[in-house]
Parts: sequence; structure tokens; C-alpha cells
Amino acid sequence: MSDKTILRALAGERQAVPPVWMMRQAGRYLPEYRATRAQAGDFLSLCYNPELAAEVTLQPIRRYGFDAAILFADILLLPQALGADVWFVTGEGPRLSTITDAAGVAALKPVEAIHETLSPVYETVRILSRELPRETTLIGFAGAPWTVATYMIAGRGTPDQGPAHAMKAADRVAFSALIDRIAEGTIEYLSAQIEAGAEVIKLFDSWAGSLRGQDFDDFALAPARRIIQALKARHPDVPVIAFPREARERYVGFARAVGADCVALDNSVDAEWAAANVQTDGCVQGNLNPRLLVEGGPELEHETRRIVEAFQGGPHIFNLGHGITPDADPDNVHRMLAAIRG
Ligand SMILES: Cc1c2[nH]c(c1CCC(=O)O)Cc1[nH]c(c(CCC(=O)O)c1C)Cc1[nH]c(c(CCC(=O)O)c1C)Cc1[nH]c(c(C)c1CCC(=O)O)C2
Repeated sequence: MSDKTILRALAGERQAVPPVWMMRQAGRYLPEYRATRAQAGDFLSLCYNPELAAEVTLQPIRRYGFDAAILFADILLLPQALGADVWFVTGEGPRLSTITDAAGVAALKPVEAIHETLSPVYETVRILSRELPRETTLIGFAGAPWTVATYMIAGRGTPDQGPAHAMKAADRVAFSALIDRIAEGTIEYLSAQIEAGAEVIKLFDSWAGSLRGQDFDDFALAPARRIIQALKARHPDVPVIAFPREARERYVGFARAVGADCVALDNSVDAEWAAANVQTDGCVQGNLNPRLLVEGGPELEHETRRIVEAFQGGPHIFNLGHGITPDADPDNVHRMLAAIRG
């Protein structure tokens, strides 16, 4: 059995003190992150600079001693590697060239071409596997096809993923071809991260909650299963965390259905309910409301302890229900850790 707490949880081991890391732990709430980003110039330049991307990955490990580090990159690097234009508007978020039909899908680069753009990311992973403390697990990641497609179709983040739903309704064949192309690229991208040293993979389906019924089966579940099966065929020992955010009742049985070792829970899910209905399948990750790291106070400690206790009966990785926000107080992270670790 590994001496790394995250790998033990992912192998199904219950631990008295759950291992912990945070989504977006390298981010704007940290002054040292803001300084390194300024040094890089902008966000995308930071993602493609292996030394600086490794540096910001390490910053929260030095400050807090989290049990896992997550590679610093973005889910929108893969669309860029497939030929989309991608840029970030400060204070607003990502912008991309849009794909609206079969011709747009056909114009994407072949999957083999992605490494040309993404090789700096693999170099970041290699640096991190040398520099991380022995006890810290390195997590690689990608966006799930549906979430990535919502950005590629709309050209930006959308509150209801309207443009992606519209393309799905207008031309399900072209839409499915886009999902397939992203899935194929994701398999190659994640395999390369593993070959460079990623020890765990996380698949972010941030917008899974807007898929219902058959659409959830076809575009959240099936692509995740395809990607995980392909990764497991090549790298059977690398655990996978699936995050179908806001999947509600579809969290039940999700890990088993897609072959994941763990399912990450957002903070709309009640921890007691998830312990009874989701953790019965294996490891769960989550699910503190990130707002509490802004507000702090007794509720932060109370909620942190409540989540630890709710999941005490089985394998659990403590995390937030979504990413930490730029207005969070870095000292509140210490308070959260004290409530978990005692
Ligand atoms: C949807 C999505 C994206 N990116 C990601 C997701 C899925 C998770 C989620 O739902 O949040 C995933 C992601 N993005 C980033 C990471 C790095 C690792 C980590 O979690 O610390 C990870 C795992 C860095 C980032 N990605 C981004 C930042 C902020 C950029 C900055 O420094 O200005 C960081 C640290 C930018 C980003 N990237 C994306 C958006 C919509 C935005 C703008 C919103 C925002 O600014 O927070 C796309």
C-alpha cells in the first residue's frame, strides 16, 4: 500500500483524518500566485511556461501542506491544441472561436497534432514530479467533453449552456462528432500527462448538471466511460476522479458506471445523503461550500467538521464543492485545515 494518503483513499481505505486538497488551490486568492502571474504576463502565458506553472502549483503546497497538488493548466488548452483560438479577457473569463456545425468540427486539427501545443504542460508535470514532497500526490486533469464543448460552441462561458444545447438539438450527429473528437484528444492528452508523471487523473464536467435523461447518458456518462476505459487499458494503476458537477441524483452509481475510482461532489449535495447513497460505491471527494472560505467564522469550522464526520465511515478526500474564489481569505484555509486535521 502506498504511503501517500490520497492514493490510499482512492484505493478505498478509510482514514481517521481524511487527506485534503482544494480545487483552484493555485489561484488569485494567493498574493504569491498574483505575483507569478504578473511575471508571466498573462494567464495563458503562465499555463505554457513550465517553470512558472510548476512554481504556482507548488505555492499552495508550501503554504498549506495539502496532500495533493493539481497540475496548473486549464481545460481550455485542449481546444486550443485542436485548433480553436482561445484568449482570456481580464475580469470576464475565456473567449474562443466558435464551432456551430459539421464543417467547424471537420476543420479541427487531427488528435495527433495536440502534443505540439501541449508539450509545455507535460514539461510542467515532469518538473513537478521531481520537485513535489514525497508525500504529495500529483493530479493531472482535463475537462470532460460536454463541458469543453460548451465553451467551443458558445465561444465563452454561458449560464445555461444554451448554444451547446441548441447545436445538440439542431444537429445531433455533428454535435456527437465534436464530443467524440474532444474525447479522443482527451485520451491522448491525459495519457501524456500520466507518462510525464501524473499519479491521479481528474475529469472536470463542470456543466454536467444541465444534461438531463438520455442526454446525461450520452454526453456525460458515455464519454467519461470511454475516456476512463482507454486510460485504464494503458495505465491500469492510475486512479481517476470524476466530477459530474450538479449531477444531483445522477451521482448515485456514477463512479461505477464510468469506471472511476472516486466521484467528486459539489456543495449542493448533502453530505449525509451522499454518505448513504454515493460513498457506498467507494471513495468520494468534497464538498465544502467555497463561500465559507470567504466568510470564515464559526460556520466554516462547523461545516468542515460536519463533512468530515458525515464521510467518516468510508474512503473520503476532503475538498471544496467547487473552486476557491479570488475573494477568499488565505487564513481561512488554515482554519479549515485545523478543523480537519485537529
Ligand atoms: C470550467 C473550467 C475552466 N478551467 C477549469 C474548469 C473546470 C473547473 C471549474 O468548473 O472551475 C479547470 C482549472 N482551471 C485552473 C485549474 C488549475 C489547477 C487548480 O485547480 O488549482 C483547473 C483544474 C486554473 C485557472 N483557470 C482560470 C484561472 C483564473 C485565471 C487568472 O489567473 O486570471 C485559474 C487559476 C481561468 C478560467 N478557466 C476557465 C474559466 C471559466 C476561467 C475564468 C473564471 C475564473 O477566472 O475563475 C475554464
